Amino acid sequence: MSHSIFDMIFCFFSPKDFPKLKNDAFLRACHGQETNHVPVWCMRQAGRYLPEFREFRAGKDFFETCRSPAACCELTLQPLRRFPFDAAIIFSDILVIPQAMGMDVQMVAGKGPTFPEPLKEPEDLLLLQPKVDVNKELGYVFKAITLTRHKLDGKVPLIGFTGAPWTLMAYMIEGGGSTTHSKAKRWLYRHPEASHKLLKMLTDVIVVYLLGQVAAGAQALQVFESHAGCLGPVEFQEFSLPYLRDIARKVKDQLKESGQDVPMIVFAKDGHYGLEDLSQSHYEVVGLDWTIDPRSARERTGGKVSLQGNMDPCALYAPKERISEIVKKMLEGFGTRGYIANLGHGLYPDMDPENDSGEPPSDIRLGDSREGDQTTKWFLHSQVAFFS
Ligand SMILES: Cc1c2[nH]c(c1CCC(=O)O)Cc1[nH]c(c(CCC(=O)O)c1C)Cc1[nH]c(c(CCC(=O)O)c1C)Cc1[nH]c(c(C)c1CCC(=O)O)C2
Repeated sequence: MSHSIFDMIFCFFSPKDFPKLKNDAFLRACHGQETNHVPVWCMRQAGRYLPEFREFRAGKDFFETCRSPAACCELTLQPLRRFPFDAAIIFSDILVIPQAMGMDVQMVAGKGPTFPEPLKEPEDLLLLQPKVDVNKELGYVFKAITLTRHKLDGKVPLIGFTGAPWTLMAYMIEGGGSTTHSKAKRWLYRHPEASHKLLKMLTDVIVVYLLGQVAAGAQALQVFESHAGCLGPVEFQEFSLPYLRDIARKVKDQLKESGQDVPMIVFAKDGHYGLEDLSQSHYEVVGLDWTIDPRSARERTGGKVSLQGNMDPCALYAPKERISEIVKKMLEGFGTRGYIANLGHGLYPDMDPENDSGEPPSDIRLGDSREGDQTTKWFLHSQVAFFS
């Protein structure tokens, strides 16, 4: 047979004639426009804290799952069947890019992502694909996005994403997770030229990859600089920020030519020293981790961007009343305009979604005297209290 079942599905679910969007609160908040409720989604909302996720993933290889558009679609939709999130994020992984560049990456149970042959010295850059055919290597992600956008039926917008160059570089050199990132940082200090070469190679692939995601149906894009925190301000200025800026500018320039407007979110975890710069780096939204106070984040970004975040995921272990207080404070600090409620990083696998304590109110409107309360309750009951 010359066509796979997914080619056939893709013929049927082509990236056009998408269902009309019914809930645009997330997209409006990205653009700083007024909304009738504070939109919310959670990083890692499709993940192991959901029993249905664990059941679906059982016995399947992680990256095989990523390569199956039907599986990615199912996993993306799972959290939305439980909670009224205002956005979906495509199930995939940031490490599909190093794979597309020719590296072997495996997900090892109990250990996380593992590169059997990480980059060791600058000569190893020659082992990477110099010209990546993104459509060929990552077409499965585009198919997953198109299928999921159709299956979402316009319920909420679909977010596409990528790892940022420095974060991907760090994985490619460390060969997996690390607390110090000392092997990757050694490159920055000892091999700055090779580091820039690698960061540029990654940037080129990322730009094409993000544009492909939009062409396939992604309605917003998040760039994860998850390892910003191990850089100091000087290294961030040199090895992270220029590439983050380049990505946003190049993607936006291309999209403008085709008359498209897709909001972009930059999330540089623990990169508070770069907040002012991040707010002027062509992204509509800056995502924040919990180590930043909402009010000072607003002041430092000067109303130039929308903000997303930033509850400590561990706050979900607190008793319900405490969570309610935390959420309320967070909303007061950020204000309700140009704000997307989220955690400051992903949900952890041991967070319990079963601990449900009631139905969320169906219609939350802001603007009256109880707005803080109502929104708190909504966030609390619909997403947060489940885990307390
Ligand atoms: C650093 C990073 C990775 N992957 C990603 C990042 C950036 C975000 C962040 O900072 O966390 C991005 C990512 N990975 C996944 C998503 C899915 C979408 C969502 O947020 O719902 C997203 C946005 C699925 C996943 N990616 C992964 C899982 C869990 C593994 C599984 O399902 O078996 C999920 C749901 C695996 C993964 N992939 C990665 C790690 C560190 C792990 C965890 C390994 C472990 O704890 O065993 C690399």
